Amino acid sequence: SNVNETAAGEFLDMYNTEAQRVFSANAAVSWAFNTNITDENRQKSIQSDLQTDLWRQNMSHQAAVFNTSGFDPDMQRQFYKIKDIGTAALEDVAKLEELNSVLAQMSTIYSTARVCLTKTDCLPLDPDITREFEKSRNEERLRRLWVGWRDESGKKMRQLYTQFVDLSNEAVKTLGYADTGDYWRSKYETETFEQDVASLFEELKPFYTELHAFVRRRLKAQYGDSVFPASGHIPAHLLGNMWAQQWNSVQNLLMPYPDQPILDVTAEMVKQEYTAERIFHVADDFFASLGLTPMPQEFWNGSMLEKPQDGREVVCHASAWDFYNGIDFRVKQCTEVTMEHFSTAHHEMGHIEYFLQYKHQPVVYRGGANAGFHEAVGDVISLSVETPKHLHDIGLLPTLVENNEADTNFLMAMALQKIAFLPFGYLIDQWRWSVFRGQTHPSDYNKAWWKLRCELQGVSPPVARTEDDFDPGAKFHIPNNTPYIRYFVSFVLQFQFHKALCDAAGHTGPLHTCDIFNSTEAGTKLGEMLSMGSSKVWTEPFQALTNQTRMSAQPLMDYFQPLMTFLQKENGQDKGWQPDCPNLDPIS
Ligand SMILES: CC(=O)N[C@@H](CC(=O)O)C(=O)NC[C@H](CC1(C(=O)N[C@@H](Cc2ccc(O)cc2)C(=O)O)CCCC1)C(=O)O
Ligand SMILES: [Zn+2]
Repeated sequence: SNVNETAAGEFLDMYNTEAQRVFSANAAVSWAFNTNITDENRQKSIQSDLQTDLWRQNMSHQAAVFNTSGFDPDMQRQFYKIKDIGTAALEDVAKLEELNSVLAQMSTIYSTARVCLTKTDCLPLDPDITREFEKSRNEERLRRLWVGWRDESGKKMRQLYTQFVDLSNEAVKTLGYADTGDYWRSKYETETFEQDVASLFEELKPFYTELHAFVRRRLKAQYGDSVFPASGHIPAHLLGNMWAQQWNSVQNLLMPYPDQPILDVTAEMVKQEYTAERIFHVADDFFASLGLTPMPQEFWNGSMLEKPQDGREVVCHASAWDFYNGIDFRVKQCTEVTMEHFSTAHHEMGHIEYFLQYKHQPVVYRGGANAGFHEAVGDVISLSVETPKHLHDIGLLPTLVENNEADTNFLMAMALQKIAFLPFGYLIDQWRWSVFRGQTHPSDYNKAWWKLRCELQGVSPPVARTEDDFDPGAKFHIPNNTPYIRYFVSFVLQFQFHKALCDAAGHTGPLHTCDIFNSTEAGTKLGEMLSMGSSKVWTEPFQALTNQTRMSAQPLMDYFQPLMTFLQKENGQDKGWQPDCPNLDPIS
């Protein structure tokens, strides 16, 4: 009835006005805590999150009064999203406060953890331990840092995480979800989502197996066979990254043709005295070249682009913030002058560009078409930026060599970032979904974690692990409760987007040489998709850009095909690993 619809329209107007006020106030308090970790700021953040959750509960109850069955589809979608409040649905206020407190405590443990190699020499993860993992080739020192980081982070959160799981599951069950994983997957609005990602992973496994075999052989040459278990696993502390999730930091050991120019432009950036600010301006120039929205002045005024040197404890893990007021959009990054941070800056700016493109939407639609879209925007731009041609054009690659060997080296560098990541991107939420649905009990947390790490990723712990440890907690997204399958989805989607944008830009030739810089045709198509936010089911904006209706690994596999041919020839049958973790002596 139109009376009901008129009242509903007024309710939505009120919701939008109020939501911008409540969410921007909460973002400001959360930003203050993340950029200055103190007890006082943590308490303020817990209270602000609690008040925001209670406000969302109240709005959900008011929305539930309306019978939306006769409303137009868009109004129905807005009401659905207003009522879809997740853990904020926990009716018991004391439990809701406990949930927010447990999350804030885990986040603090993770972000303030330090590893003391001597009494006086205690290193934080960023930048010190991360830099050691990138640079050191000392197996024993890497092993000590690997164990020490897990002792200071994950090991201290096991009980808190168990509390979080119970409270989160109790909350989402009041909304009718089976468990927290069921709720998280519902955001993809795809009945077959869990099977879809499983079959994508199966399709991509052979590619990963070939890369794993090549890397293992080269690392054995570097560290000696004795460090490697007979089971075929690669010890996780040797891959240049605390979680062995991407291997581009050890690429100098892994280039198929070592006499070609190095593609890691870190040294050139340092030589040219790059600053954090300049890194972000170079990224901004790319988005502007597509005709997309440049970073507003508020971005430059409000962002934290470097780790503070005033002794403050901050959450150094990079992030992009929408303040939901249409004005404030910020990045917080403890930027170092490295190629990895150059890539991260583009990733974070991709989030900001998405925020800018959909800032006119109703608040409930200010999100990615699905979370994988949000993770893919910046990475799609990086696929153009990181081509040797583009790096040469912006003066970071003095000598541009274009021949088959240089091409193979380039594809290897990209594979160490993109192919290496796939099992890791997939397994984090395989573990979490199994915990949420009760298949993995607290007494088996670490056993289940390493089962996945050994079987799917082919990496093994450098020392024996037990249930005194809680290694999932040593990875940011577990204590910070950020879903992770979004990154696996993004690493597939970004190649579908790249192919569509390269077609729009009129690119001819292999996909891996495409650079969409200055293409306003590509920028217009990307902008049209981004400006829709989450106003439609993701398949609609997806089809508008790619003319496809499903996720497909084909563009990713086409992009890397020349490298796969090279690896298959190199590896022959010398590839693969036994699913079970190797037996290790307890920590010596
Ligand atoms: C307020 C808030 O939290 N906002 C969200 C964004 C939003 O939801 O709007 C946000 O900023 N999340 C932080 C997170 C940071 C990073 C990350 O965690 N990356 C994954 C996996 C990966 C690695 C390489 C890569 O190229 C792409 C992904 C990891 O490092 O394991 C660290 C460096 C890169 C991205 C991010 O930006 O996604
Ligand atoms: Zn991201």
